[in-house]
Amino acid sequence: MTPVVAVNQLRAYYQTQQFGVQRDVRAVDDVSLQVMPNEIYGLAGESSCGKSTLIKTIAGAIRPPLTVQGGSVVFNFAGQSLDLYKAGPQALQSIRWKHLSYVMQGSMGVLNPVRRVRHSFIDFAFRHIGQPMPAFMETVTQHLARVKLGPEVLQAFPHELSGGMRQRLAIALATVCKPELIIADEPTTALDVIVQKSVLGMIREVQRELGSSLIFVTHDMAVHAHLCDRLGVMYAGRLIEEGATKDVFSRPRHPYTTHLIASLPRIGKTASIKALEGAPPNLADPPKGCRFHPRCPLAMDVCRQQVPAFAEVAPGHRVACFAVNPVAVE
Ligand SMILES: Nc1ncnc2c1ncn2[C@@H]1O[C@H](COP(=O)(O)OP(=O)(O)OP(=O)(O)O)[C@@H](O)[C@H]1O
Repeated sequence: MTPVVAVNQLRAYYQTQQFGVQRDVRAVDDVSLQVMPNEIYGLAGESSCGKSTLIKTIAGAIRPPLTVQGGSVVFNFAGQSLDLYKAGPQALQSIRWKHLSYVMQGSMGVLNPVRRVRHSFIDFAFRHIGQPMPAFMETVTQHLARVKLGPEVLQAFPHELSGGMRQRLAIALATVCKPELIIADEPTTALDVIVQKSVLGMIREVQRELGSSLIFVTHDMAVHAHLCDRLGVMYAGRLIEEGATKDVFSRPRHPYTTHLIASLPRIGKTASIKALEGAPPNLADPPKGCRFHPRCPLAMDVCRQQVPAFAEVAPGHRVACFAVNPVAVE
């Protein structure tokens, strides 16, 4: 099966100057992954591990000081194959919203604060949907019903709506053109638990109904367990584990993933959660070898010297850890 997006050996660094010295913050460092049609791919990892940078780079939302240093992102939509960095910004413009949409952190970013909501739908979707205005507005109204919003929101200004309504609007905007790929960065983190649950349920329903693929970023492992078909776990700019969500949760192989899962609160759990010692590394000067070794309970000499290959250890389950697989990156 052809993936909807194939990311190959992607490297994206923030190039910053401090006191005249250039520093490269290696936020995405040699990441490869594929997202298949009709699947929800979750991207997990603690704050600052590079999740947002990775999806910005996949969505082509790159602004200085972020620069792509190498690798490729290839989209396969509607019988076409588009190599994002070879094709250039014009090609990206032509697929945005229609084939690829991106829901950023915080819903206000996408809604124009000084214009009524209907203008946002007209600006983003009218030319892609190709219907005359009354029929287009009917399509939008029917789509809003999917995310449990009435047509009156179209006449409102964003500030007149609640956070949960704005978030559902952001999801409606991202899905109204039925794109093959939706990329969402922490779309529910700012919401209270009840609204979060309903928005997550709606994201899943809309995704299943449209048959789109979704890359869903959050540091919240409970959300991943609930929503995602497959899960990629990042640590310090690299993917360190990937597999079907149920396999990763039932048998995590990387000690970092084991820690993330063990940290989840559970009803009836009485043992206290042991914090992981140390802090994530400075990505301007990451440790040699496996980037997790300074915090790893299983660290061996090889972990301090060599980078573990991100290799398949069971069908569809990839891990970068010498305790699981002795192969190093060449
Ligand atoms: N504009 C910037 N300039 C320099 N470094 C940056 C910039 N933006 C992010 N970084 C660094 O890049 C690394 C990855 O950040 P990123 O936001 O991608 O992580 P994240 O996993 O999405 O975290 P969060 O969940 O907190 O958003 C961090 O070390 C961060 O400090």
